[in-house]
Amino acid sequence: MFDQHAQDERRLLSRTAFALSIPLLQEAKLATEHGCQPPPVLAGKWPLSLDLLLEVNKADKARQILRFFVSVLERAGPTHAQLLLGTKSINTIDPENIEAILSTHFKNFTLGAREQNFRPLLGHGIFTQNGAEWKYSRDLLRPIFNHQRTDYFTHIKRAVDNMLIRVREDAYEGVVDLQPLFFLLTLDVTTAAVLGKSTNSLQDKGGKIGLQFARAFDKGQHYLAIRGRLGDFYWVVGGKEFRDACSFVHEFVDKIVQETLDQGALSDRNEPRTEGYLFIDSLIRQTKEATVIRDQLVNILLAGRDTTACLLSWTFRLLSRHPDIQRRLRDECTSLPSFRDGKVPTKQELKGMEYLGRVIHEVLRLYPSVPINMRQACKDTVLPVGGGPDGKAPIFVRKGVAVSYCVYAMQRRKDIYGEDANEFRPDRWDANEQSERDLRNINWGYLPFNGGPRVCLGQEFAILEASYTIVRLLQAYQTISVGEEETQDEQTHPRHTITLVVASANGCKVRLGV
Ligand code: HEM
Repeated sequence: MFDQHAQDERRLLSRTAFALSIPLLQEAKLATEHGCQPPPVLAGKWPLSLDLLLEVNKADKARQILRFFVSVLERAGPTHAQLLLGTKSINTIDPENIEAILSTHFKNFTLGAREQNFRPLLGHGIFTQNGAEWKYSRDLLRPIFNHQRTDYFTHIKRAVDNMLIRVREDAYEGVVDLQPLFFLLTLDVTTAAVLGKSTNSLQDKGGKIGLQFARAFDKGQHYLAIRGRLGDFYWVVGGKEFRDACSFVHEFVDKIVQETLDQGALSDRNEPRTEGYLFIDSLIRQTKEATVIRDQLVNILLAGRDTTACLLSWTFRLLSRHPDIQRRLRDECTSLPSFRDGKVPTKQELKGMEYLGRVIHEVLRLYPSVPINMRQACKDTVLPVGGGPDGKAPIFVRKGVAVSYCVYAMQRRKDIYGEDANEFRPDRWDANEQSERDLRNINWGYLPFNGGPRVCLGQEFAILEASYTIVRLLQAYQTISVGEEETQDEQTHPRHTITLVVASANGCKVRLGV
């Protein structure tokens, strides 16, 4: 399949198609001033490049969509223009361009079609807003992440205890799929920190309401991802299943909001209700409009749940396939003073675990939870590289053009990370390692948490949650090995599903040894 792609793309990639990028007169001035040259163009053979869209869907069905994107970028160039459904967009994995989009030219870009596309599920929240509205939401959310105000470590510890019980209960002949449990874990932690009331889905084997919520949330996001690939034509995909999923998510959150509002009528809402700062309390102090409160909550639930669950799942997938790395990490976990005293790790201990830090860094390099992202130019602008025959000249981006950046592909570039870029090697992040590649100044070439003004707000929260979970699991089990048979191809190219995040399509089945 991929050889065929290669041949097709070579045919399609024609530098004569530069003509399609000839700037209009007023653009020409800006373009000339900056010495812009057009990037290579990728276009399909069929009208509107519908064949390209079919290829994407075929790769998605084979659960290899990221592999497909990497192959396209390798052949079409790290920055290229793409013609699809009569619309031109830019794809880039050049760190200089990504820095310009997210930071130096931040004001020249918006979220584009994503705003409308995401609205049926996410309403008006941080992931669908720009400008002053976005800034308002970001300021509103920031206090959640101030760990002096929010005691989220307590929520994490409680949920991980519940998860360890579920791991024991769910293991069948020593094998358990950790991935679904990680999704329940992060849902329970985020709901506890944000709503003040955990879904307790890890304990809810019978009731299943947490599970139903998780399924509806997944379904909704799956639709958003498919719609996202269609750019301005996102509205073509929808229907009852999508509407039902969005309604379920909204009703679930509405119920919690209503209960909180009702409790507020009985008590003084100026005082936080339970332990620490609660986002829902702070929201209710600012507005009593249930839809506004719900939208903000759904956005933060989306941010907090799937990203960290995927990080955990890829971590254990990789650790189970790299016993040496696992052994070294377990040694670090079991040498903690708290472990020797029969206690759980402290925040300070987790922060001091150097090898754990390197492992997490490396997992997020190979499997950044948000593997592909997009912005749209709201002004004519110039990106620093990608133009001309050698790809070194600046390129002109006309107002309205969408620019997508694939962090997954960038973080596997051999010219940045070396020939072993596809290998799991945490020591590449060891500052003392003698290596021809010094990754200390990697800057925009490593970007799992995004960068610039819209950098992830939950980075510290996520790392703490992931670190604690990893350490507790490695302390609990002597070995965690591969729990299923797999082909060589599956080992090097694990099947994956993409919603807004990338998860393993086969889950994370491991064999636990005590
Ligand atoms: C491994 C875990 C995580 C990764 C890899 C990650 C990654 C990202 C990325 C790439 C973005 C940028 C999205 C965009 O602008 O299009 C983002 C934004 C954001 N993340 Fe995270 N995230 C993680 C965990 C979390 C957690 C646990 C929370 C909260 C509980 C969180 C809260 C946010 C928020 C609020 C934003 C929006 C920032 C803005 O637009 O101003 N993230 N994250």
